[in-house]
Amino acid sequence: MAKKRNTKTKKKWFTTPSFLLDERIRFILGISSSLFTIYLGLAFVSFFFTGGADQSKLDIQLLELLFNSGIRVENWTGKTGAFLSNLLINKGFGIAACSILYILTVLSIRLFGIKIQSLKKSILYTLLFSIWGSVLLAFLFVDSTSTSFLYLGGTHGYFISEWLISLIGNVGTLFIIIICFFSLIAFGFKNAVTHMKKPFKRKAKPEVNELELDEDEDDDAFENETDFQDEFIRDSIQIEESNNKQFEVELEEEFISELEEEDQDDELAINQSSEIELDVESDLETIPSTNKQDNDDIDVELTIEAVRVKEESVSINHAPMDDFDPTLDLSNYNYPGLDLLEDHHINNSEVSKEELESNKIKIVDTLRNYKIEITQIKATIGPTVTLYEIVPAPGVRISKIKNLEDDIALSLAALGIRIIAPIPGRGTIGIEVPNRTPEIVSMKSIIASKKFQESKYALPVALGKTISNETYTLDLAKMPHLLVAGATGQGKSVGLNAIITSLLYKKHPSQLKFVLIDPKKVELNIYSTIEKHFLAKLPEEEEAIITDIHKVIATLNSLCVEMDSRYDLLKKAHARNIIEYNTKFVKRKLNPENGHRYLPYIVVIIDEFADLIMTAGKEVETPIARIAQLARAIGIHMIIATQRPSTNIITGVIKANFPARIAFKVASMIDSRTILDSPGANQLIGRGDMLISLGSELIRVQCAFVDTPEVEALTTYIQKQQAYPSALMLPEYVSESNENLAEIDLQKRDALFEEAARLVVGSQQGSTSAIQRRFSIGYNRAGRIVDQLEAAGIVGPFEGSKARQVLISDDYSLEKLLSQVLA
Ligand SMILES: Nc1ncnc2c1ncn2[C@@H]1O[C@H](COP(=O)(O)OP(=O)(O)OP(=O)(O)O)[C@@H](O)[C@H]1O
Repeated sequence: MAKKRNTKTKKKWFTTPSFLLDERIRFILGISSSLFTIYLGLAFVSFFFTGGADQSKLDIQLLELLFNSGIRVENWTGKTGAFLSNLLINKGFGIAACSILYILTVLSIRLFGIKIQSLKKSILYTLLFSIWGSVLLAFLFVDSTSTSFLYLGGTHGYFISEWLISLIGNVGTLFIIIICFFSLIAFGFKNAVTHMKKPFKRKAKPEVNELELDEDEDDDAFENETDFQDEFIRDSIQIEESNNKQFEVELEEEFISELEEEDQDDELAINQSSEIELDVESDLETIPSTNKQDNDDIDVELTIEAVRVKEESVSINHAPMDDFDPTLDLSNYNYPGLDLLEDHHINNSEVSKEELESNKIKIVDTLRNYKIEITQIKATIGPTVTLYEIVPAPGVRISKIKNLEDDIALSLAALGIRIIAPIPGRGTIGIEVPNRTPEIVSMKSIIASKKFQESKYALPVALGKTISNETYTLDLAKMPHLLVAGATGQGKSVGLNAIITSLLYKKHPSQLKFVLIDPKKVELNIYSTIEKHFLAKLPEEEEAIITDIHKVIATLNSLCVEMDSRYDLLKKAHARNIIEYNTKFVKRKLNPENGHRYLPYIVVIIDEFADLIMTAGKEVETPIARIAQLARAIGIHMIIATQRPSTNIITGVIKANFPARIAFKVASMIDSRTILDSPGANQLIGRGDMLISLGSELIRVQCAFVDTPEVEALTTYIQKQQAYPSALMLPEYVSESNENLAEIDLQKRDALFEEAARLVVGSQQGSTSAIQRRFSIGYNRAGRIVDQLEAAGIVGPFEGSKARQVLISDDYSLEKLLSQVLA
C-alpha cells in the first residue's frame, strides 16, 4: 500500500511559449480561438449545402479568389470559409475533417484555463481518427464522387484507399481498416481491450490458484481502505491477470489519484471518461449482477463493473483541473519592493591600507616577542572585522599562538580579537581584528543580493555578511530550528527582524504563517498589522501576538495538535514531508473532501524565552522540545531567543533540540559555552556581530541591520493589501485532563478545591489563570482544580480562549453543593 508510485520525470512534448503565461494574452487568444471554431463550424455546415454552387469558384487561383471582390460565393462565411471548407473537406479528409472543430474546442477551453482534456492526446487521437475515417468513407463511398461535389472521404481518403485497393484488393483494404479501428480503440481507451475481450472471456475460467491467493492477500492488506479501493485492487488483479504486486499497487494508487482529481495529462482513458461511462451503463443493464461469494472463482467482469461505476461518478463531478495554486486566494498580492528598505551603509568608510599595515606590524611584532615566526600573512577585510590569516614557520605549536589572544589584543589596543587556530580546511591560523570604523550591513543590500534573490530555499533567511563580505543565507527549513542568544543590546532584536524581514520578502501569505510569542510585549508588536496576512493564532483570541504566559502554553500545545494532525495528513497522503505533501496537493492528487489542505510553513518565534521558562518551566519546555523534535517534516520551525544565556534557561533538553544556534556578544566565556558549546561569543564586538553554529561549523557573520521604521514600512505595505478574513486559526487545544472528565474522582480532590470554588463563585470568573495567581500555584495544578470544579458542576466546560461559565450563581447554592460533594 505504501509503495510509492514510480516518479519518473517525463519530458514535456511542448513547452509553453512565455507570452502564453500572460493571462490577458491567453484570454484574448481563447476568445479568438472560440470564435474561429464557430466560424469554421458554420463554414463546414454551409459547405454541405452550398459547396456544389461554389465549386467552380473554388477551383480558381487562391490569390485571385481572395482578392477579387467581384467573385462572390454562396457559403455563409464568405470566400475564406468556402476555401477552408473545400481545403479541409474535399481536398483533405472529407467529413472526418470536422474533427478539427473538436481540437479547436479543446484548445479554446484550455486557453481559458479550464482543462477538460489532455490537449496532446486530443490532437493525436483526433488526427489519427480523421485519417482512418477519411480512408473508411472513401472506401465505402468510392462511387459517390461522380454524383456529388462532396468527397465524403476527401482527396486524402480516396488516394489512400485507391492505393490500398490496388495493392491488396478490396478485402485486404477492409481488413486494414478494421485493424486500424481496433488499434485506435485499444490505444485510445484504457481497458478497452478488456471490454472487447469480455464476450469471449465470459465463460473462460481464470487461473484459480494464483488469483485467489492474490485476492486474499490484498483483501487483508487493504482491509482498512474503503470498499471501493478493495474493489479496485481486485480489478487490477483481474484486468492484468497477473500476480505482480508492484503493478497492482501502482494501478491502485493511480486510481485513487484519479478519484482525487488528479491532473490526468498522461491518461487518455480518464479523459475519455464519457465513453467509459457509456460502456459501463450498457454493461450494467445487460449483465445481471452476480454475487461474488456464490462463486468460488473470481468473477472478473463483475468487479470491474463495480469499479467503473464508482469511477463514473467521480469523473463527472470532478473534471481534471490545472494545478492548484495556493497563492490564488490573494492573487493580487504584491511582494514588497526594495524601496521600503534603506541604504544604511552610505556613511560606511573603508578600511584604510594604513590601518591594515599597522595591524599587520603589530601582530608580527607581538608574535616575534614570543619567538613565533610566521612565513605568510594575508588580510581579508570584512564588514566589521578583518581576518589576518597567518602561516606560522615550521615547528611552531598552534596552541602557543592561541594562548596569545590577550597579548595580541593588548598590542592592537582592540577588543573583540578572536584567534581561530587552525582555520578548518585552510591550514592557516586566523586572527580576527575589529575594524576601526565598522560597516553597517544594510538589509537592503542583503535582500538585493543575487544569492538571496535566486535562493531556492524553502524558508530563505538572509542574515548578513561573512568575514569575506559574502551574503550569508540559511534555509530555516533545514535548520530546522534556531536558538538565538546574546546579552542585551547586542543586536538580537535586529537579528530577529532580519530573519522575519527576509521571509516576508520571499514568501506569499498563503505559504507562511508566523506564531509570534513576545512576553516582553514590545519587540514583536510591530508585526500585529500583518495578522491577516502572515500570522496564526488561537481561535477567538483577540491579539495575534501572544504575550500572556497561559496563552503561550495553550498556543504551544495547540501547535502540538497541529503537528499531530499534519502528521496524520502526511500519512494518509503517503508523503514523507511537507514538500512532498504540498506537491501532491498542488497537483490535485489529494482531495480536500478527505481533510487534505495546503499546508503553509509555520515559523514560531519566541522573543525572550527566559521569561517563559522561569514562570512556566516544564509546561513550556515540554511542548517546545516536542515540536523541536518532531516538527521538521511537517513544516513547523521554531526560533527562540533569549538575553539570558544561562544553563537554567538554555537547558540540556533545549540544547539537544536546537542544533543551529546564533550567539551575539555575551558577557563571559561561560555564556558563550552555554550557547555554542565553545568560547568566542564573548570576544565579539557587539552591534550585530555574531557567531553562527551549525553543528560543527562556527561562522562569524555581521548581522544585517534593519531599523524599526523600515520594518514598519514593510508591514504597512503588506497590511494595505487584500488580506485573508482572519489570521490562520490554530487548532483548539483541550488539556488532556479535560478529556478524562468522567474519571475525575472528587474524593481525591485538590486541597485547594473548596477555596478555589469559593473564589470562582465569588468572582463569577472561571479562569484557570485567576486560580493560579490567587493561590500562587502552577498552571497544571490550577488546570486540575478547574477540571475538578467542572466535574462538581461548578463551572462549565472548556470554551477555547474564553473563560469558563460559572454555573453556580451565589454562595448559598455553592455551600449546598459543596456539602453534597464533600459528604
Ligand atoms: N546588525 C547591526 N548593525 C548595526 N547596528 C546594530 C545591529 N544590530 C544592533 N545594532 C545596534 O544595537 C542596538 C541594539 O540592538 P537590539 O535592539 O537588537 O539589541 P537586543 O540584543 O535585542 O537588546 P534587548 O535584548 O535589550 O532587546 C540597535 O539599536 C542598533 O543601534
